[in-house]
Amino acid sequence: QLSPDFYSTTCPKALSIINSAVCSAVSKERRMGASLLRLHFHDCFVNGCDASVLLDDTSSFTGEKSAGANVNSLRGFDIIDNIKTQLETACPGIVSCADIVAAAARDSVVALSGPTWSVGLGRRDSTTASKDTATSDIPSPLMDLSDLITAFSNKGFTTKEMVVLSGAHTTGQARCQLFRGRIYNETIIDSSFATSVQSNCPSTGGDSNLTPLDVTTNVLFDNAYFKNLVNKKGLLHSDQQLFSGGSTDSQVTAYSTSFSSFYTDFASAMVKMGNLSPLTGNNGQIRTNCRQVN
Ligand code: HEM
Ligand SMILES: [Ca+2]
Ligand SMILES: [Ca+2]
Repeated sequence: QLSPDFYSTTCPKALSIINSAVCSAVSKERRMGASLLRLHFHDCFVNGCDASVLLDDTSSFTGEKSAGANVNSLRGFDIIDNIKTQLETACPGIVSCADIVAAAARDSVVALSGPTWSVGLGRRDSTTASKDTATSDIPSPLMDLSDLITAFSNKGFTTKEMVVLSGAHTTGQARCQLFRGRIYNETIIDSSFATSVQSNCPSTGGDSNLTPLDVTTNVLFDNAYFKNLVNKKGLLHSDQQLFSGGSTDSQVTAYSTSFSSFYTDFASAMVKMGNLSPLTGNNGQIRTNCRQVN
């Protein structure tokens, strides 16, 4: 059972230390807000919110950083390390890496002008990680709607929650190799949008070139992502699947005209994500270094 007050006597400054570091990182580079939000998602979807995603490879396991969805893609590890170092000075051995990631995700969304929510605390850190589970449990951008629904339902989320959580793609960037098939071959795409994205994503080469996931307001956490989908300007195949004549069209339309319902629903779904099978009590440990088991 997580509680927002978990550190109020043992490390009262924990949340303010995390928040200051996140604000300073996001003011240096707005994209870092997106990267820290994604880190929490990729942690929680793989064996729960246990900071497994932060572990480097060891002789006994290959970590999640080398899974296809993460390699050359996940960012923000250095920010988490910096926060952990400050917390180990302020209150050694108290604050888990998993809680740092959860609070940093919330603070990132707020720093990008998005909604806020109360972060339950008291998660502990895993002593292992699994590249294979990351490979199987993190959804792929090539998935169709039915597979996206299944991937989220496997973690206890409704279709509606899957749609609202995808709204995280209102910020951040993606690499050319992950949307090339869409911008050259698909039919449910605005043609001028396709042409303009192609200029930085050639049909061969440029695999790592970056394009904003939200073509209109990339560094702002707002509901423009859903407006883009209605206009057939989703960047990833998986994004446009949410508005392609299927059962989720009506919800996308609703969020495209109401940022307040998007904000409210996104915040509740993030609380639910943060509750995915945390380690508590005597399970797991409080890592001293987020990249390594103690
Ligand atoms: C619905 C299924 C999802 C799929 C298929 C998906 C896929 C992707 C892909 C392919 C990228 C670009 C990675 C790269 O180019 O290296 C990306 C970026 C991102 N994703 Fe998702 N994602 C999904 C859901 C989510 C959720 C639920 C969140 C958070 C709540 C999220 C947050 C982000 C953010 C913020 C970025 C940008 C990161 C950055 O710029 O560093 N995504 N996603
Ligand atoms: Ca995890
Ligand atoms: Ca946006």
